[in-house]
Formats: sequence, structure tokens, C-alpha cells
Amino acid sequence: MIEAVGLTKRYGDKTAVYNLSFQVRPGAVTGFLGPNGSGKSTTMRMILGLDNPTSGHVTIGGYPYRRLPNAPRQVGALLDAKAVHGGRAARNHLLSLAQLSGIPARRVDEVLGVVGLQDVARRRSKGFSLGMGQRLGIAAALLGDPQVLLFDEPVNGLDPEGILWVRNLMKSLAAEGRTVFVSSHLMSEMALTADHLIVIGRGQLLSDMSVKDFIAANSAGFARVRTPDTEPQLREKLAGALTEAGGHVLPEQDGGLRVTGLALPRISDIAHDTDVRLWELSPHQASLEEAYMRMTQGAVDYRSTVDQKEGLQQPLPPGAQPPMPVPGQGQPGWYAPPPPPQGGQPYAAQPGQPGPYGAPGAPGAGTPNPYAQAAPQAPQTAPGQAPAAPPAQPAPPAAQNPAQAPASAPAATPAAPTQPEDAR
Ligand SMILES: Nc1ncnc2c1ncn2[C@@H]1O[C@H](COP(=O)(O)OP(=O)(O)OP(=O)(O)O)[C@@H](O)[C@H]1O
Repeated sequence: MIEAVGLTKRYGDKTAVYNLSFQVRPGAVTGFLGPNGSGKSTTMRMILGLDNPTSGHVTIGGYPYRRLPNAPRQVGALLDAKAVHGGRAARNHLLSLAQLSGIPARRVDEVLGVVGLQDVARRRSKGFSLGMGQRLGIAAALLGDPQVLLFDEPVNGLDPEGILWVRNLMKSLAAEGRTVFVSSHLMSEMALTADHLIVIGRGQLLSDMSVKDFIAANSAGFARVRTPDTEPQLREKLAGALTEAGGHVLPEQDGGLRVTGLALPRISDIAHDTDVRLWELSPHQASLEEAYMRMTQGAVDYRSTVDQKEGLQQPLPPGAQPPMPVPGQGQPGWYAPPPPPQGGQPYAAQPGQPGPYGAPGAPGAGTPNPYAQAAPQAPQTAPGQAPAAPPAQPAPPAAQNPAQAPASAPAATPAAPTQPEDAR
């Protein structure tokens, strides 16, 4: 098991990871998610003893990595697939790692077979494609047949066959009782691979729960309703009746309606009572991607301005803040994001009403939220709005202790060594 307690890492005045506590348990694939720059790699490096925490600690099986007896046999890691000597043949690269850890040469050939590189084992890795490099990094991680495995973006650059292979590999490693901790930005892939999720934003814990619970906590099911295309007035009639009955109705691009707050049989009864025929009435559950986007929306540091224009970012009413995640909690009652509107802002909330996606006010209202992004153009005092956001950077509660300044390059190196960030 990996256990982090109050893990904090500062680089000068930049807080990369702040007060992070979590456990990664054996027998499951635990996904590690967060927007760009949220501190995933920094956390992994601290787990592997490549960076020293500014405060807090992290252990593997009860030991800090550097004090683990025979660490390369217990922990395997893929942090940066490019961190290999390109002039060396793949097999020689693995052989040198094996020799350093007292691992027999036959294991090198075994792992080359496992990752499918046996035919190119004698080729120099500098000629490898991105995907072949990833496979070599995974082979290095598997070399010591370790109980604990960390993978930072393992499917990066892999083709669909390779992605499927990694998915099955992760699952089978976990099924053997190993601890598998894997970061990824590919939500659809994580939904298929991970059992449990740890989500961070701006270095802090946003969520620690099963994939199923994460989706349930950060989204709500909705019903899709379609009335006959040939009679648009029926759609308006039904939308009015559903709203009157307490439903929350959003138009969809194809002319359908997205309804929350009413059970399917009730929607059917209302349609019947108002004399509206239905062409569709179907239940829907948000995807992991939708739930993740909703959870992390307030903790994204780098966002394209084009995304907003194209509707890839959810539209908000003028002046409103993005929904604010609450560390360690889900956000019950949030609905799956609606499709991008066809121009205009059809979902604008009325002052004093819940947000356009059914968010019942700002989650965690009254609690300072370190993740909310400042929206400089937003007026802060209009009624019915989320409260003003605190500064974008998480504010450290205490001044940094000079005695705990970031350490210099560590001596220990995991199975797939990387250049320690501190040493750069
Ligand atoms: N050696 C360093 N010196 C200064 N700042 C650093 C250093 N390493 C990381 N950071 C900063 O710490 C923050 C977290 O970076 P990190 O690489 O851990 O994020 P990440 O979640 O892995 O991002 P990505 O998903 O883009 O890989 C970033 O703001 C980054 O710029």
C-alpha cells in the first residue's frame, strides 16, 4: 500500500502539492487524475523518493522509498519513457537496470516478451516510436516483478491495440493483488481501467472514491425526452408542463429535452396528461469525463480561449464563477454538462435560482475554496451568484520553514529512472 500523509511540495513560492493525504490499496487499479500542472508527477516523484516533500511524508508498505529494503524488487515505475540512454539497445538498457538490482538476465527476456518488444530487443531505443518507448518503460517497471507499480501516463503514444494491452495489463496486475497507481488524462480509458480514483486540483485532494461513486457524486442521471419533430409546439408545451411540475428542463441541439428532477414514469404521465406524444424517453448517466470536467472545472490552470468560444467550456451566466470543487467531497446534485448551445445562452439562471446545471448554489459555500479561478470580469455582488473566489493559488497556511526547503537530487532511483526535478 502507498500512503501519503499531509504531503506538501513547494518550489520556491510555487506550491505544487499541498497537504495531500491518501492511500493506494493493493488489489485495485487506482487512477490518479488532475488537470495539467495539478501536481500528479510531483506526487509520484515524492512517492519514489526522487523529490523530498517540503512537509508531510509518503510511504510504501510502511517505508519511505529510500528506506525500502530492495526497492527495485518491490516497486516498479514508469515516470518518463524518454528517460533512457538512446544509444543503448532496448535489451541492454533493461540488462543494465537488472544488473543494478540483482535481477537475473532471463527476466529481461521475459519482460521484453510481455511488452511485445522481443523482435526489436537489439535495436537502439533512440529509433523507437513513442509507443515503443512506452513499452520499454513499462518493461523496466515490470522488471523486478514488483508488488507496487506506478505509471505516469502509460498509454501516451500507444495505438488502440497498445491501449487495450495496457488496460488489460493494469487490470491483471491488480487482480494478482498488486498495488497499481496510474495517472492519465484519458477519461474514457480510466473509466474502463480504474476501480478507484484519486483526483487532485492545484496540488490538493478533490476526490478519493470509487469510479462509480465519483460519477454518481459529480453528476446526476437525467432523462432525454423527444417530442415529434413535426410539431414543435408540443415540445414547448411539454417543457412548460415539466417545469411546472418541478423538473429542470434544458434544450438539446437535436430538438430533444434534457430533464432532471423528475422520474421517468412521472415524465411519461405528464406527457400523457398534457396530450403530448413522445418519440423518446430514455434514462442517461453522465460519463466519467463529464463528471471529471464538472469536478475539476474550477481547478484548471491552462485553458484555451478557443474552448470557450467553441462551447467546449460550459457556459456560465454572466458574472457567475465556475462551480467550485470541495476537497475530498463529491458534489451531489450536479447534472451532466449540457451540450454546447447553438449560439446565445439558453440556460442562463434567474437571479436567486440554482445555476444552469442544477448546482444548488455554490458547493462549500461559506468555506474558503482554494481552487476557484478568479474571473476578473465578474461582478462579485449580484444576487444569486456564487460567492467571490479567493486567489487562484492555494494559500499555504503557514510560512515555509527554511529547514524544510526542497532537497537536492536524491540518490535512489526507481526501475525507470528519471532526472530528478529538483536537480534541474
Ligand atoms: N522542478 C520544478 N521547479 C519548479 N516548479 C515545478 C517543478 N516541478 C514541477 N513544478 C510545478 O509544479 C506544478 C505541478 O507540476 P506537475 O508536473 O507535478 O503537474 P502534473 O499534474 O503532473 O501536470 P501534467 O498533467 O501536465 O503532467 C506545476 O505548476 C509545475 O510547473
